[in-house]
Amino acid sequence: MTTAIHVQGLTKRYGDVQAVAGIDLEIKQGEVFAILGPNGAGKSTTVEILEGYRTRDAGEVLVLGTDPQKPTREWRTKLGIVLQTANDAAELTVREMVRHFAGYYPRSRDPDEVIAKVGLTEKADVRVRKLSGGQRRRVDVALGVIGNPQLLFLDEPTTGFDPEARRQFWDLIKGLAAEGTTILLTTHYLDEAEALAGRVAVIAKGRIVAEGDPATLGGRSSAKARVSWLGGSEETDTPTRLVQELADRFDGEIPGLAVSRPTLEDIYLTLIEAPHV
Ligand SMILES: Nc1ncnc2c1ncn2[C@@H]1O[C@H](COP(=O)(O)OP(=O)(O)OP(=O)(O)O)[C@@H](O)[C@H]1O
Repeated sequence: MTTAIHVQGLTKRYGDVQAVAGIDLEIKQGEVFAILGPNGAGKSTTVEILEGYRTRDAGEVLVLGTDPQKPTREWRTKLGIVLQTANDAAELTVREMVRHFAGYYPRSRDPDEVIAKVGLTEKADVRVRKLSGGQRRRVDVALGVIGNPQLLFLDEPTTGFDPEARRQFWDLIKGLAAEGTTILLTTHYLDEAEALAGRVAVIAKGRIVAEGDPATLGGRSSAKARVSWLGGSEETDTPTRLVQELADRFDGEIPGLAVSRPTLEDIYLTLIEAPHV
């Protein structure tokens, strides 16, 4: 597979703050990759360097084969960007706005189809400034994908979404990924990273502290399981054996049985609190 994003030894300092302290990333075309990390970890700085909005101090960066500090017009048309800040409270209607942006791209998608994909068909003729915060965020997403990007950057895309809108958004992203769009996502929602990303990186204080499949990150899949039942709870390496023993003890159904492993959130919290961070 071809490389979509190549980063090696990336650093960025603002005065006394070392925002990015040596990051390496290799993201293939077609991957959905999530960057996780606490406030101030360096996620936005990293992503904005990749998008060409900020300069770096040192390191190699290639995005779709181009150095973002030497952008071309053609390169820009291959990127879709959804920033953290919501769009201006525009006087345009949703449809006018999406059509307007479609005009900037050589291979844009059909505006009405994109409006439908973000769940705004019923609001297509409403002025953007009259939409709720979550609905405006959907307009942001529509504008990010209207150009039919090869690589889509999503910076905390579902902040302010209600649970139903978040699920619809996930379906949209899964659909884009299935069509082959490479997606780089930053999020504070670990369930979102888990639902969407094939790989995640956890950044803390400007460094990557863990990287991999969200299902196995930080030894998650081999961690002890907790078996709980009505009247008891135990951590064990052999949950199947314990469940068998309990079944014998209760002579059948075990009341209130639950078997759980650490969630991605449990692992994430251990990673960012670890002493090496
Ligand atoms: N323009 C700037 N000037 C000075 N310092 C900055 C600037 N932008 C970011 N920083 C600092 O760099 C560090 C990393 O910030 P960054 O915005 O990359 O973090 P983040 O991981 O995206 O955080 P969040 O989750 O809050 O969005 C922080 O300490 C921040 O205060």
